[in-house]
Amino acid sequence: MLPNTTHDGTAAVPIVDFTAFTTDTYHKDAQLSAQCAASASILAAFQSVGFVYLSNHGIARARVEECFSWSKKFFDLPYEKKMLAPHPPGGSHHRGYSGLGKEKVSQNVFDKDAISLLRKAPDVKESFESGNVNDEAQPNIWPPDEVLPGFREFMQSFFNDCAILVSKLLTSIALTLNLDPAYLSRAQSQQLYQLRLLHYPRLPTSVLRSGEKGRIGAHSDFGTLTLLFQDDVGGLEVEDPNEPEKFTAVTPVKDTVLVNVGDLLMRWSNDLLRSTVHRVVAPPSDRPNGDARGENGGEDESGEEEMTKARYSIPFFATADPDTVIEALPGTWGEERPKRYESMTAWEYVQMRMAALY
Ligand SMILES: O=C(O)CCC(=O)C(=O)O
Ligand SMILES: [Fe+2]
Repeated sequence: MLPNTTHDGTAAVPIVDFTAFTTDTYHKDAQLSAQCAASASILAAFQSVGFVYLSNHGIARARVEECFSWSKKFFDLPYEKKMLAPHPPGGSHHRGYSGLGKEKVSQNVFDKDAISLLRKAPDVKESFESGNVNDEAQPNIWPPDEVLPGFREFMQSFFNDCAILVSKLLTSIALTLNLDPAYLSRAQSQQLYQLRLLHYPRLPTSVLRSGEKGRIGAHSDFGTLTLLFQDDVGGLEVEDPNEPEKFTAVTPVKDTVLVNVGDLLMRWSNDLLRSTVHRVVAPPSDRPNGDARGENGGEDESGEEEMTKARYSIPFFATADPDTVIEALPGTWGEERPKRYESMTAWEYVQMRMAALY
């Protein structure tokens, strides 16, 4: 059964126009009813596939493009420069740069050693993470200003653009659940969010197609909502919620942001909203005669190793304030739908998840 899959095998992630939340009109009643209609479509998407594309999301195309261009500038820096903002070891302080571990790879030079290193890497990617300037538990780690002047300021302001969009999305969800419109955004008022720049370098297609390694392994997101800006390379796939391990492509749609539900919101909504497993693999082959599975031994007609384009993406992870009590939201439980989880604070939830990881 594939209710979330279209005839061509791509996941049926609906596109919802978010104008009613991003453009004010004088006709308040009309605006509210447009908001309710958009919210109902978003909720339906979150209940089925767990993902939605938003158009007219309020972050100007130029801002998103500028963020991608900063990301490219950052990842183009020599490895030693990127390592001036190193991600701390361990899994509790998610800030700064995490690399592939070898300059050669980040510069896209492939010799036998580099390829064997890629094969050993869990995911073939590098990342830079930043967060709220007021987050004392996870202070930001920036490269020195002279390394990339303007980078820090831009990332901080883009963080705010994303936080504003998250807040509107929370209002939208609260509206359809018949909660006070500020119910969810109040519970995330500290905005302890995370902005991540991701670069999956260009690499031999055989490394990805062998299935041995991916760009990012199958996972679900931890928090409440994730915004995801992606370039046009493709490769993102979501798992069919009704058929484990069946993945379908989520093709990039220009000028939209992809939004998905994370595990914490799934729990908070008593499983009404779905946090869907997703991953990034080799994009569908753009070759007309398609040796997508590497039937030519991963070489093209000229005998050159086939290469997969670099991918850049920008996820933004939102979560609830640490002291928020996560228990089934009003309206998501009742006699016929009992509470599925014990209540705990968002902080306790994170501790529980971390304990399971280590
Ligand atoms: O690169 C992507 O498109 C996906 C990233 C992702 O799923 C994540 O960072 O959690
Ligand atoms: Fe993810």
